[in-house]
Amino acid sequence: KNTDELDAKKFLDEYNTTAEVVWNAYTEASWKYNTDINEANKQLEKNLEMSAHTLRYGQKARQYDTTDFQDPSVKRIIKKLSDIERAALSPAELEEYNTLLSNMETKYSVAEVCRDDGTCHPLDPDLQKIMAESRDYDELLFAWKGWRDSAGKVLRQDYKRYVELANKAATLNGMTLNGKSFWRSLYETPTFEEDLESLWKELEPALYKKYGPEYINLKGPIPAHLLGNMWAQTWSGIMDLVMPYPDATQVDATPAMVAKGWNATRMFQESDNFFTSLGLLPMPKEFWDKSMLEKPSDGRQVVCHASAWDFYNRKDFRIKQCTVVTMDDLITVHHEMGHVQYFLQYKDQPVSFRDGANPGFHEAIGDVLALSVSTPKHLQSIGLLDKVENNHESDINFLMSMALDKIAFLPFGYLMDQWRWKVFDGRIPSTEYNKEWWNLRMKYQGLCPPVTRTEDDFDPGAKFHIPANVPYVRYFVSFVIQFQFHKALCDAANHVGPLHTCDIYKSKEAGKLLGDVMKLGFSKPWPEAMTMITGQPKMSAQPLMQYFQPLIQWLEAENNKNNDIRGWPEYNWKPSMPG
Ligand SMILES: CC(=O)N[C@@H](CC(=O)O)C(=O)NC[C@H](CC1(C(=O)N[C@@H](Cc2ccc(O)cc2)C(=O)O)CCCC1)C(=O)O
Ligand SMILES: [Zn+2]
Repeated sequence: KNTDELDAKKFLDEYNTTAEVVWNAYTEASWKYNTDINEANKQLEKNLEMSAHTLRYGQKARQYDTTDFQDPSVKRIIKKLSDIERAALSPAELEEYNTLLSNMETKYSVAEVCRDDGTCHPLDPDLQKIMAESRDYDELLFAWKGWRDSAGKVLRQDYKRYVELANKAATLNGMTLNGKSFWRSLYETPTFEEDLESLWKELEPALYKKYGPEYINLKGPIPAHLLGNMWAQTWSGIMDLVMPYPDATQVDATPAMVAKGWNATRMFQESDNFFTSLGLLPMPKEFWDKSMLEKPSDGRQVVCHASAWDFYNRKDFRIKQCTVVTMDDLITVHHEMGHVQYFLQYKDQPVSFRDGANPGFHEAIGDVLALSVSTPKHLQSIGLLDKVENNHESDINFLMSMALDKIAFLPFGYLMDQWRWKVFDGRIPSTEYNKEWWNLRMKYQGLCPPVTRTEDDFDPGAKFHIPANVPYVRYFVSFVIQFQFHKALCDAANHVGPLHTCDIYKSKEAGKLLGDVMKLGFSKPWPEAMTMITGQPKMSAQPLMQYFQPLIQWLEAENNKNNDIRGWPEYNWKPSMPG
């Protein structure tokens, strides 16, 4: 083994320079395909070039014994390079692997649901709009079942083959995909599970009122198509059904956004303004010139699933988003802008360190700012809410709308990779993909399918991250740590009062805390980054609990008043099936 540290540094300089070129070429090709889906733009060879580069430098990295090296960064990069992931496959298998992934993402992105009269609906914006706005049980079922027939079912065989190849690459790497669950390390908060359930208990009577006993069993699971979202991953779409105090302050800024003629660019400028108000970096001209902020109207097929792109040349950063003018999308705008802010802050790090301290950090940045933007006070200050009251009822309404996104998401954020880890390590054979999916959906979210599911279906495939092979537990982590960051930044901003009323707008102190951590990228272990922001190294759900405390108290009082059962003991109950 080579123990020459100077030689290793030279090797890493060469790696870094070549990686910037190869990754930039791959990213440009991938962008071209994602913003204009057609055979000519597939350019899978750029993918192969990147894998070949990873393989060549990964094998060289493995020749070093870094035990006695002095520079911790050299050790850290050599270690990271040595895991060569999919590049361990044979050229033929690698070709098949990349083709499978490309085909799955394409099938998902072009899928549509057609009515008897021949009109067809894509997921974005049509089916998402139906799922969020319709209150017609059968119309919701049309969109829900139609999407799983058009986007999930058709991916089952591809996914089965993909799993075989992914497993082969993992064993070649001498790795086993660890099923170590993250939930337990966070789950030590005493009242956490009860509070999830008391949120659910609040929802079910409202759904019962709306959809009636034929479809809602107060002691049983909720049909999965009634929660205001195609995957029931966030539930703010049905806020109108569960609003605790309808006469108090409204929380939805969408009507004002539409009335004031906001468009996608305006939404991104608003977000850019918030970031710079904290002393963080503005979007470069390149961003405004080259991003795709709206779904093209020239007939091009695009991957509408929002995403933020680093072109690894320290200059070019873009967002691709089929933005619609809604409050929900204003939040997504901040989420994506959080990724680009991270790209900008660490752009002068070596390529191996141009990543989040951990993937959850990358997902949390934008959402932290969105916690301030979402406050009725901030929305009023940017002209998106007129009447804002500071009273208990308005607080509860606001916290309910936030909980429908942030609390309801946690079990979904957790179960996604529970399913995937079990598929990868063989605990879920392909003959049980769908059965196990619904077991987890029932166990963690208290959901049941509105129509019978079989192993001809492949419902996990109807969720972008499965065919796109994007890990998911990062979002679960983000939804917890973003409240730790919010609490720390609010303290830095000298906020006084309950955590949920905090708005860090214009606080340079808050911005510095965040900016200093983002500059580190992946160069330090994430507990160090966590300590820089919160003063301690651990992840904790305590700030999340503190944020929602007033709602938790209100829900518990409500449930006791209605002496409701927590949970869904009648888990075998099924809604009546149409037809
Ligand atoms: C080149 C590339 O791929 N770049 C990465 C970023 C990077 O790795 O640097 C990237 O852009 N990934 C796309 C992905 C998009 C979104 C997403 O998929 N969100 C999850 C979970 C969730 C749900 C609610 C919520 O409020 C926040 C998150 C879902 O919708 O299920 C869709 C809208 C929001 C974020 C993203 O931005 O994370
Ligand atoms: Zn993200």
